[in-house]
Amino acid sequence: MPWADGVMRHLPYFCRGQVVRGFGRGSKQLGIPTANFPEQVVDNLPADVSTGIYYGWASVGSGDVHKMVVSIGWNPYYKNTKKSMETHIMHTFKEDFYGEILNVAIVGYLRPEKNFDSLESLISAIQGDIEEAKKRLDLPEHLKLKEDSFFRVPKGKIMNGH
Ligand SMILES: Cc1cc2nc3c(=O)[nH]c(=O)nc-3n(C[C@H](O)[C@H](O)[C@H](O)COP(=O)(O)O)c2cc1C
Ligand SMILES: Nc1ncnc2c1ncn2[C@@H]1O[C@H](COP(=O)(O)OP(=O)(O)O)[C@@H](O)[C@H]1O
Ligand SMILES: [Mg+2]
Repeated sequence: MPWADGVMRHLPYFCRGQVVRGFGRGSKQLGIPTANFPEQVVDNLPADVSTGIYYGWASVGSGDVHKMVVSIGWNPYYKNTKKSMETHIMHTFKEDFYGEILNVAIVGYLRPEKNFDSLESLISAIQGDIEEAKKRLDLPEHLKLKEDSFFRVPKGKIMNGH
């Protein structure tokens, strides 16, 4: 598969950025909130990291590291005109964290982005991604990245970029 070379060469891929507002659809329409990165972070992705759905680890500020799924692309179901990178963290947070720094380690690829003929089928695809990601992240090769020094962000220190 030609995409596999391009994608795998860059994994794990580490990045951080401030959480910005998206279209507000994640929580409201899908029941699955996604923390969106600014355009600049999306533009800095290596050119041959293809659009699609990935999984990995994420933390907010200097908080705990949790499992995550991330969608990179144009959300064909919503026909976005700008490429976005959105992370759903498998953790229940007490409140929103807009403006905070999200740290992300992408460790594996799940599937390409797809269009769906109903909101229900988009939601069940995302729920399937979440279950698959949870399983794969329990593999020892992935678990070790949870402890990566990338996530040891000093408390109180604002970090941006790489
Ligand atoms: C794991 C995951 C998989 C996704 N897969 C698709 C997809 O295949 N097609 C699509 O159009 N959008 C997909 N999305 C993106 C959602 O449409 C998007 O998160 C939603 O529109 C929320 O956007 P917002 O942050 O602007 O509110 C996916 C999102 C996640 C978290
Ligand atoms: N588990 C979670 N994963 C991702 N974001 C979360 C989570 N819990 C709360 N949030 C908050 O919800 C926001 C995303 O909700 P969403 O409906 O996708 O709005 P937006 O379109 O502004 O991205 C995030 O920016 C974050 O502040
Ligand atoms: Mg979002």
